[in-house]
Amino acid sequence: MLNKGSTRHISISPEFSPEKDSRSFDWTILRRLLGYLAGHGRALVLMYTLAIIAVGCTVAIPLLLQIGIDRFIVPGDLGGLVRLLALLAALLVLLYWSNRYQGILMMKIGYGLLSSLRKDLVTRLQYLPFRFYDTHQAGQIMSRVTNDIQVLEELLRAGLDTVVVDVLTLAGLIAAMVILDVRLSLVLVVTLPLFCTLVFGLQGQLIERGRRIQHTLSIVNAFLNESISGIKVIRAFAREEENIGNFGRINQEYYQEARTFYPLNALFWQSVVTLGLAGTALVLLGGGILLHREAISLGVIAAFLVYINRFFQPLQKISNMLNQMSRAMASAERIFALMDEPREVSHEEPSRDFSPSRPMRGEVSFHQVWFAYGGEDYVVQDISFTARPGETLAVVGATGAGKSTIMNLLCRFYDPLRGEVLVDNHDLKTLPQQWFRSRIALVMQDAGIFSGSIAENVRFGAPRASEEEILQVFREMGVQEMIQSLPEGIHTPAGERGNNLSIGQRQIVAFARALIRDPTVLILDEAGAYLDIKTEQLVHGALERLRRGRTTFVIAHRLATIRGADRILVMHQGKIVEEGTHQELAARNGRYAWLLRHQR
Ligand SMILES: Nc1ncnc2c1ncn2[C@@H]1O[C@H](COP(=O)(O)OP(=O)(O)OP(=O)(O)O)[C@@H](O)[C@H]1O
Repeated sequence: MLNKGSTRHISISPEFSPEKDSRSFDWTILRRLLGYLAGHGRALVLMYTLAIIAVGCTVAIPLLLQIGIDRFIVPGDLGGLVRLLALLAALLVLLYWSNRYQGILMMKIGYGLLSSLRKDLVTRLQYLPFRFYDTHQAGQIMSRVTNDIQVLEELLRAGLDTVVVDVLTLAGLIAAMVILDVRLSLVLVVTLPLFCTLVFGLQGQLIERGRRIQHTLSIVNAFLNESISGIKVIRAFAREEENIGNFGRINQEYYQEARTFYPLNALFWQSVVTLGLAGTALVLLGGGILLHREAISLGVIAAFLVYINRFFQPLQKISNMLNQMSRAMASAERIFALMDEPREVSHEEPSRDFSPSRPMRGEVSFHQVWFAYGGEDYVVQDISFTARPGETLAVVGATGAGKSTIMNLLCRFYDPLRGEVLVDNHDLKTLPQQWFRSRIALVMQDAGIFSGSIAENVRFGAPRASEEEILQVFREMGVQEMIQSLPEGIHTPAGERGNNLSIGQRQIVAFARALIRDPTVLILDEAGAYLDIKTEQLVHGALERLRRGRTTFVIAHRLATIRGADRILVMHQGKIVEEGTHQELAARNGRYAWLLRHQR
């Protein structure tokens, strides 16, 4: 990006733009999340078939226990007991395998879902307009791709299957208990409403607090991100202590949110466990009384004890999942909010006489262009000029005059608020972005180097370029010796953001990347600012040759570097105040002459 947003890194403060407020539990979010399961149909059917087998086993095993006690143990039929135990063992094996494969399938489906979600999110990030990045912090955006997806992963661990399998298990257990003994089943009449009150009473609070935790965590991340990328400035200005203090405040906020969440969570869990134990005690009490009156068998009581014990397991899992669900809802909502951010508008209907297969001539015109980054605070006003194919146009002016903004509009990083930018007489808005951007190349002051080797960075401009072609570009620039003298030549790793290279070397790589693209329009925004005089002369000599046949825009503060331009546009406070060749402007005693005088 051509703007000077990087200065934001030094102003680290705990003041972060608030994220959009979340809504409570939302079926549309859940439905959208479930939409990601499409394509896993067969695996889902298999998973739920296995789940039904497991539920069948879970419900049948206590029944075998009841039969074993009442029919074989009490009457002393050992042979019958052995046959029953064989059946029990078979059911246990079936239960084990069905649970195991169901779990494997669940993880396969779940991680497939997360992977698609992450991919969609990153895809969307590639196409969001620059205005989005102007108003959102990188750390908070990263938080969506990492933390929020991780919360969804936790939900999967809590059990994607729970919704169906545990609900089925509960239904099976209730049916079995009622069939076995309606009177003992009344224990459920006491415990179930208590349980439901608990779930619905605390859940709302858990949802709200879970959401706040996620939000504060994203703030922690945003802060960390700025602290790491701005570490040099922090050290240079000895702001470590203040930075630590600021982080302390944010961290404390996160801690406070977490502190209120987890006791509530623990209270919820403890209550669930206590209710389970109370249920067991009630079965013992009721069963004991009935047994005393000889109105129930020992086997039925034993089976009931197993059922009531099992009964609270799926209930616990469901409640756990509801807890996870509260945080996951907030995360899914934030993920989808990002996905729903409008894409950078690709293009309006191209005009009829436009054919995508035709080459670009390279004529660029601005016609009464006005632009503001926000509101009506116009940073360029009524800009009009034309660069003819092959012409080199320099844009000069004081800091903040609007030079880079012109380049932003030219690359269509932003659209003008009034007026139009024309390329080969077509409004830029109507040109397919791929067609247009594949024919331009840009070199900025911040070279924009990615981790990977030098060669890989150069190939960013022409993915199919051979090693020889890359070397040839460096040769044409006259810097092949410098590149070859690096530890691994063009295969030297550039490091994250090009940290392994000097700033000048990064710019050389950025030049090579632009030139190998063989662009029709070349944009150099303060591109040689960090080169030493000798290297700058070498690179500029090469550019002089390479500029031929391309429309070139040059922004440079050092006016000596743009003397060879065909025409110079002089900007002042967002307007073009002069236009002409170096000689014409120098003789005019206007703004350019003033700038010249003040650079000497
Ligand atoms: N992304 C942005 N969001 C909001 N305002 C911006 C943004 N980028 C630039 N500006 C503002 O627009 C105005 C023009 O900035 P621009 O970067 O075009 O100036 P410039 O002439 O290129 O300056 P320099 O010589 O310092 O690079 C400045 O006042 C600047 O603060």
